[in-house]
Amino acid sequence: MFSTYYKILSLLTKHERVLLCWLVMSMIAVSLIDVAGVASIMPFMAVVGNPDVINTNNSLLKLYKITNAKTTNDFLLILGGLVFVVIIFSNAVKTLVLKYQLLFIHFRLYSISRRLLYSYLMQPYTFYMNQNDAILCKNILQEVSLFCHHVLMPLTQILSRIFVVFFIVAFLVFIDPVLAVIITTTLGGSYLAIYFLFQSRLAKLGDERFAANVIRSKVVTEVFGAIKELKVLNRERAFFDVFSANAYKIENNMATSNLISNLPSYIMECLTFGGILIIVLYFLLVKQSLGNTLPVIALYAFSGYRLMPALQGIFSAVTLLRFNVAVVNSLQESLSGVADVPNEWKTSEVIALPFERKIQLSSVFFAYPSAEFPVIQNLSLTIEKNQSIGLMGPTGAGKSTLVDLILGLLSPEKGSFTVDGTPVTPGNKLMWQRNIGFVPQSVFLSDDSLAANIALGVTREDIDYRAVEIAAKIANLHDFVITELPEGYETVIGERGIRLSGGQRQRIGIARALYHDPPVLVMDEATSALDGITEEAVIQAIRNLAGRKTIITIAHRLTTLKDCDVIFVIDKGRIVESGTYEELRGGSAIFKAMAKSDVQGLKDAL
Ligand SMILES: Nc1ncnc2c1ncn2[C@@H]1O[C@H](COP(=O)(O)OP(=O)(O)OP(=O)(O)O)[C@@H](O)[C@H]1O
Repeated sequence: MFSTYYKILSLLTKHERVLLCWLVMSMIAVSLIDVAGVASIMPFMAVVGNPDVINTNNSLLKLYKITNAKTTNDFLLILGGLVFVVIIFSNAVKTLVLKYQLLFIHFRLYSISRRLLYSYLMQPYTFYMNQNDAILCKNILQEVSLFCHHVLMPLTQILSRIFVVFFIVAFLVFIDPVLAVIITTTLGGSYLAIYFLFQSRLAKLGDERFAANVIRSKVVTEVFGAIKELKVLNRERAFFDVFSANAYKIENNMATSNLISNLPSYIMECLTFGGILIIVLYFLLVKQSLGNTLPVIALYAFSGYRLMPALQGIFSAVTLLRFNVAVVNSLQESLSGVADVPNEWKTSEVIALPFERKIQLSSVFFAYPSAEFPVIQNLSLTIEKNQSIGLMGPTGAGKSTLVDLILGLLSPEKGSFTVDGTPVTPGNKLMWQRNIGFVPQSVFLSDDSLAANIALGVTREDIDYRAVEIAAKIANLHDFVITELPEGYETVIGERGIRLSGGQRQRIGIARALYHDPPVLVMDEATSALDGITEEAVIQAIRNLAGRKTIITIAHRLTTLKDCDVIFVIDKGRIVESGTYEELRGGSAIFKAMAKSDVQGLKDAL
């Protein structure tokens, strides 16, 4: 259990731990001021009830003299005013501390979710291969919120209430040590017993909730991602049922944990007041008189009345924490090693790695973390600057993996990857990537303007509209923008905007890759979704870049590679052949086999 508390604190930065300390101290101060506020009304009521008490009570007499009151009524007025000031002060402090508490919790939500997103963004590319996007989103959006409201908030309550309990117990010890021991052990022991009775059940309920939430988040994301297929296949129901079962489990477990955390308050109330009744009845009926025991009973009732809410608060908070241990563990795993988001996180300042001569891969091996055998095996490849190369080969041959290695997204396990003789390492890969424009098989569109999509990741005010237009012209997109989009480059596309065809999406992808005018252009099946005429127009545009940029193209349609200076044929992670289109057409068996299956490509080629 203590390891959980340690983990919670380790999720906070040093500065945040100091803030937490202040918060707990101010919460303790509030409890004390609260008691003072309530207590301050007692002397006032005493004077109202019996004005003679001024003469018999030393403190009141002193106060009477200090205030210079002429009559009892004057004194009452002053006393009432003082009480009112104390109550205003006590409530003002309470409001301030509440504000501080809310700010602390909500800003932790802000800072931890920010740190978590940062930690995910800083992961190497291989991290995302084994992750489900829905779970990462859920962690950032839901689990951090749970952590702040159902872990951090209860922790502050535990810490502050422990002090309240301590003060009440100390007061009881001062008044009557024996009674203090009896009350503390009875109430504290009962809460501890209930806690130990339920703690493993709570942890189990919490783990189940966490697991069910993972499935629920996945289902929601998947159902909308595959909505077209689901509609055609009429399979919505299966997803709906999985969602329902898990949503039910989440709410059921949360309700049960809530019940467990509130249950003792009723049991303890019965115990405490049942105890008082028994004592009163015992003295009244058996001993025939309450006699001297009345003040003790009153004290017992008063202590129970003050102590019980504090203990109940601690109990509820501890159970909430126990229920959310899985959240703490998951966050700790994701955030371990992430101190804080650096203040100076400027990607634009990365200077491009010099690239004047060649890109070289020598005897490279690469295996995916989950795979037994290497996907790339002893592969060597040299690409001269401004050369245009094509990669082809059967499906699963390792072409995309090879491109990911060239992109610096994956690192070779063995062998070397150099640019002008400089090894590309995790330390300088950002510098290398500054040289690259990449067009993937499937282009992501952000729900934003076309210009913002072409200049993806550039803030609106920094978008270079001239560069946007030049890139769009090369990608054969400009005419479409001018003639068909109502607001030209400002037209919103994507989810809530204009829906584009597959070919139009690909052309946006190409324009995006060219926006920064990079010396290297990498295209992974970038034109595969385009019709023959549009593809030819885009290839023509790319052809115009030939000799001015280094172009690496993966294509299944062989005509796409017709203009490449060299085509490398990849099979089972190795380069099995290379040459120009014409050379391979004459001698390569794989090339011929692929050309046969590519009827259209073959027709175009002949
Ligand atoms: N994240 C991954 N984890 C494990 N194995 C992977 C992963 N990605 C790809 N592979 C495997 O690596 C091999 C090469 O895949 P790759 O995508 O590089 O081939 P490809 O030649 O680009 O195929 P295609 O032409 O179908 O796109 C395949 O057997 C594939 O199953």
